[in-house]
Amino acid sequence: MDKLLISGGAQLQGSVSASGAKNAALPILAATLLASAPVTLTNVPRLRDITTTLELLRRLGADLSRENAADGSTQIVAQPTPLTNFAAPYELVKTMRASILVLGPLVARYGKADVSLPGGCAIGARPVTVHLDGLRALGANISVDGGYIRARAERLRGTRLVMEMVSVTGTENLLMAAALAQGETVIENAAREPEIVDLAEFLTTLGAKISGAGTAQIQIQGVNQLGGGTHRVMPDRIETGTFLVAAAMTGGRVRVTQTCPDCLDAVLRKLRDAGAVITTGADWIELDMQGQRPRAVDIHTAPHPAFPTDMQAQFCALNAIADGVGTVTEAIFENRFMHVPELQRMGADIRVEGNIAICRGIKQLTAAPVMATDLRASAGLVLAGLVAKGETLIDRVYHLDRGYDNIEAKLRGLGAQIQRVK
Ligand SMILES: CC(=O)N[C@H]1[C@@H](OP(=O)(O)OP(=O)(O)OC[C@H]2O[C@@H](n3ccc(=O)[nH]c3=O)[C@H](O)[C@@H]2O)O[C@H](CO)[C@@H](O)[C@@H]1O
Ligand SMILES: C=C(OP(=O)(O)O)C(=O)O
Repeated sequence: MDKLLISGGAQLQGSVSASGAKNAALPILAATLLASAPVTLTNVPRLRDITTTLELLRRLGADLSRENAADGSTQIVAQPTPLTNFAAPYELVKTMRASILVLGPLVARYGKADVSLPGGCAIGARPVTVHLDGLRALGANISVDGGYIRARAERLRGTRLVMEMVSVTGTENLLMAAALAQGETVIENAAREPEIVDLAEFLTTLGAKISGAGTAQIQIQGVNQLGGGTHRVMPDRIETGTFLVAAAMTGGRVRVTQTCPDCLDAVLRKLRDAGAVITTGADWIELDMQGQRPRAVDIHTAPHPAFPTDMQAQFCALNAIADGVGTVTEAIFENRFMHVPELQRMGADIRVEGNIAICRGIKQLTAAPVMATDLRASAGLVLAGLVAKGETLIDRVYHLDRGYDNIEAKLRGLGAQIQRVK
């Protein structure tokens, strides 16, 4: 099993480009199931979750090819082909919850889907009730049996959907389903993440009629058929934020290119509060920490445009070495502090009380063997390793590979001493 070995202490300097966003590429790949003409996706990141999604779509009978592009991303071409299978099996869904995203497209286009219930994961219970309630309201017949969601429908019918809670993949599933429903659907209390806007733009390229994506109310005028087209996946704002925190923690100066400064308002605000000088252009962000130790910041996670839960572990790592006390409140997932005991093994002074982590910054973490438990917890540990005294060995890096495209090479390009070991 791969591990990462990090020798802490280097101040990060230079420029790194953001990869395409995992959380945009996954729903967009699922949405290729809706297309009746060829689709080309560019700027697709090289991630384990992308490989898993391709495997899932191919098992359904989809015809997908993947090519490496010169910029290190991949390009995926989907040729329209009738599906042969409508089941997402447990063995794939358990490795990637986002497999649930095939549910909406399968029901909308083919009228049937058998998708394994994703169940919980390391960060929380993560039910999918709002996905199922929304599809039922669109006319699908849904039952849950033997761990599988069984959905059947004639043509879905548009309706007004009031989502009981703000769910990102829930909104995406319903948006994809409504695109082929008969008549108008209005999704109220929709999630507003930029990845939903990217999905809506992709669906619009295919011929869908959508307005309001990125707001809490999305209107979809269903069409009979969607075509094809080309779409560039948006940049990964969480990967971008992770590199910026790395720069801030090491006192360095890093420019992240090919990214989206407007997607990161809440994160940039906290980095400025931590003492970073931040400048932005149309598609780049530069953070200059001027050799200073960051100041501790208070974080409260909430749906976009507030502070993203997917950046919470990284800010715990920052607060661990910051000047002062920072309070981190995790309000999205009930169990997303798995990085804390690992950071404590590196000497961090963090106390968890319910959903609040109180981080009292210390000047220097000490390297230790640590265990990655989920994707962003792993990122937090990498950041801690970059500033710890000595050599940090991070086990279970496969979590990181789900969502970071070649993180060690990118960090090495900025001067970090990090390598993958077997
Ligand atoms: C592939 C992808 O895009 N994943 C992101 C997506 O996950 P995902 O879409 O799974 O997260 P949701 O937005 O659905 O979850 C938000 C909260 O709502 C709860 N909930 C959700 C649905 C439901 O039916 N019932 C319910 O109680 C969840 O348990 C969680 O506490 O948004 C999360 C929140 O920004 C991010 O951390 C993930 O990186
Ligand atoms: C929690 C995440 O992803 P997923 O929803 O795919 O588990 C994440 O990207 O941090």
